[in-house]
Amino acid sequence: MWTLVVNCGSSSLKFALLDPSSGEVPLSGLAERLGSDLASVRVDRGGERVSVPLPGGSYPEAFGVLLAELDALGLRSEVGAVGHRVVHGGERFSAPALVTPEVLDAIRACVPLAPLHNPANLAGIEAAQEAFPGLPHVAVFDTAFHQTMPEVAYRYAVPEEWYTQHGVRRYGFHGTSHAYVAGEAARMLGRDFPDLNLVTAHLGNGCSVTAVQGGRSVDTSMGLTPLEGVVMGTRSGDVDPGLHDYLARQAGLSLTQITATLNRESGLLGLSGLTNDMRELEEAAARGHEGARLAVEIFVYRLAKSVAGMAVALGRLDGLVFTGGIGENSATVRGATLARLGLLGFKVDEAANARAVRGRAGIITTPDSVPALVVNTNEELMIARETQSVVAGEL
Ligand SMILES: Nc1ncnc2c1ncn2[C@@H]1O[C@H](COP(=O)(O)OP(=O)(O)O)[C@@H](O)[C@H]1O
Ligand SMILES: CC(=O)OP(=O)(O)O
Ligand SMILES: [Mg+2]
Repeated sequence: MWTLVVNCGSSSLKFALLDPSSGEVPLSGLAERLGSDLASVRVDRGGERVSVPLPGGSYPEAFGVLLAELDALGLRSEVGAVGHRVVHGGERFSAPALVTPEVLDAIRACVPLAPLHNPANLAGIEAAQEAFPGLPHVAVFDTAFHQTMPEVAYRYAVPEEWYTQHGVRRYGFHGTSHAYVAGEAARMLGRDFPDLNLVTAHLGNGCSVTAVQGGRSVDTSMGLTPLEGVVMGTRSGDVDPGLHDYLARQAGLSLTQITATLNRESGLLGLSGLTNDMRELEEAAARGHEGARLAVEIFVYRLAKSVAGMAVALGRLDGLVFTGGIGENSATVRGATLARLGLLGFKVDEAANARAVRGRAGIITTPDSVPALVVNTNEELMIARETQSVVAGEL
């Protein structure tokens, strides 16, 4: 059975048609800049790439393009289920769920916790239900994997009522990716999950670090929202919680402006004044751009501190996994991070590190080191598998 996986962002829609057993992907694509004159859909028909302009296009129109592509492949009637990435599931969801009106209400109730992500996820589900009315739709939550965190890791040191009345606690995100790469790493290390303590670093545009004990998340760097933790492409990660009040008084900024700046104009972009793209930053740093050099250095330093902190949650560290666009491709970031983590027993193998780029997963440390590995994440495959399990009534 083919599963369609949908990941809706604020102005984009990523999709992939997969066979969860074989991993085959005959169709995938990315609709970008939806709602603007520049909207377009890039489609990959199993290797053949085309771009379909869609000026002013919305989610339903992007789904129209997807339906036409499925028809062209003769696969529309072969799609058995649709799996949706949903960023925030609050405390309600520790597993994927079949989308029902009640589940939609629960996702809606989490909108205040993820105002940038959940509304887009909801709009995507509604548009997909219209496009595929006869199919089961399954919501797969970024937060679900982290519901195993103990209270010591998920509570903030704030009054209890903030937790009980307003849900102020740490939830964590990117759970689908952390769960997937931890499983792959266990396989690559030839180890069983029950006795394996891993730290997984998902480094894409959003970045987070997770402590995984016996296949379960026991701590993670993101918190109430996907803004907490390490430095990201455009997000600041941790700042002093006194910053909002200070800037509101000092610069006359509103809470909305400060939050938007911390989400969209900070991180690598804010530090470098150049770009949020790690590849471009590495090139600029090599040319002597001071802002780019500093951005990469701070990114690495804060990442290494986060990994070391996660080791506390585990007690013993059996491996560190790098994944996401940066983790899978940047030997510079990996090498510099491991160099800062010598105290945890990491010794980088320079040649292996340089070789491990997209598609070349593997161990990048010396035989006498605690292993660090590069693992290619595959959130779409994981979402397709979970969707299939829900549909089969296994979950
Ligand atoms: N060869 C590379 N070297 C360094 N960074 C890279 C390389 N390829 C991709 N990246 C970085 O990966 C990041 C995007 O990660 P990705 O996981 O694709 O993002 P998203 O979270 O949007 O899925 C960008 O910062 C990009 O520059
Ligand atoms: C939750 C989150 O940070 O997601 P992304 O990395 O896709 O922005
Ligand atoms: Mg990603």
